[in-house]
Amino acid sequence: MKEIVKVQGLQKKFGKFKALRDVSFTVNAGEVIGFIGPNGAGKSTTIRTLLGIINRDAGEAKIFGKDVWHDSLEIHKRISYVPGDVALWGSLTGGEIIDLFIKLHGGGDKSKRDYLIKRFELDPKKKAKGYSKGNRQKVGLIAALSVDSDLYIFDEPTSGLDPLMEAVFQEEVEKIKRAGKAILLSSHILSEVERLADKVVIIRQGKVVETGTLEELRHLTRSTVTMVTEGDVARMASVNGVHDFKQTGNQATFSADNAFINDILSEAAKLGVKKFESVPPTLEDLFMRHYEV
Ligand SMILES: Nc1ncnc2c1ncn2[C@@H]1O[C@H](COP(=O)(O)OP(=O)(O)OP(=O)(O)O)[C@@H](O)[C@H]1O
Repeated sequence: MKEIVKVQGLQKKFGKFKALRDVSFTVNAGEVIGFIGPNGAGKSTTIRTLLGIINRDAGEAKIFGKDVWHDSLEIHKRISYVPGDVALWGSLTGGEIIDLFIKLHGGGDKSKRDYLIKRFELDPKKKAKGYSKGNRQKVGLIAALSVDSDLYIFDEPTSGLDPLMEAVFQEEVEKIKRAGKAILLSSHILSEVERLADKVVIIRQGKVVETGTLEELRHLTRSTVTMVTEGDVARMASVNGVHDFKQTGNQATFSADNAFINDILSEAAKLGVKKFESVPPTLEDLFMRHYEV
């Protein structure tokens, strides 16, 4: 797969404060990377470094094989970026601003622009100073999606959008992904990341603490099992890999280590299983697990 973004051992200090201590990940063509972490973890600092807005203190950061700081002008011709709070020129209309953004990028597809204005239900004739937060986001998204870029960087792109518009955004991202584009998506809306991302990069205190597909990350975590048996279900409590065991009558609920699922199933079979349900962790569960420790 073609490597579009490569970040290796990125570090950045603001005065004495280390905002980025060790950030490494890659984004390939046709791939959506979900970049998640709590407030202040370093997501926007990483993105601002990639955009060449700030320079790093150490590490490597490349887009299209080029250095993000030295070759930023060249890189920018092929990327679209939408921040979490799109700033607009208040006296221009939304439509004029979209056209300006498209022109600054070197041109875009007018029919795509019109299609997106309809999809996002934006009134392009209104002056930007009259727009709500959600409408300002729409202007940024429409402009970014109207141009043909090879890399799309979204930093909390749907903040302020209602769920219907969030869904429109997700559909449009799926389309650009299918077209082979690379997408870096930083978002607090974990259901959005869960739906779109091929891989997730979890950052905490300036350090990447986990990278992998959702399936890989799920494998590291416990599933929630609910089971009912004919025999005494209490015997499950002492099986390897069973945690947080709770029992009501002959029904038990516990979290199960995936590595021990075989032991758990064979012990359960001895008891005569009447019901067995195993629910894998959601991205939210995985995320909470990283921040509770
Ligand atoms: N220009 C700056 N000067 C000083 N400190 C900064 C600067 N920019 C960011 N920081 C600090 O660096 C840390 C990382 O900030 P960053 O904005 O990258 O976090 P984030 O993960 O994007 O958080 P959020 O989810 O809240 O947007 C924070 O502690 C922030 O206060």
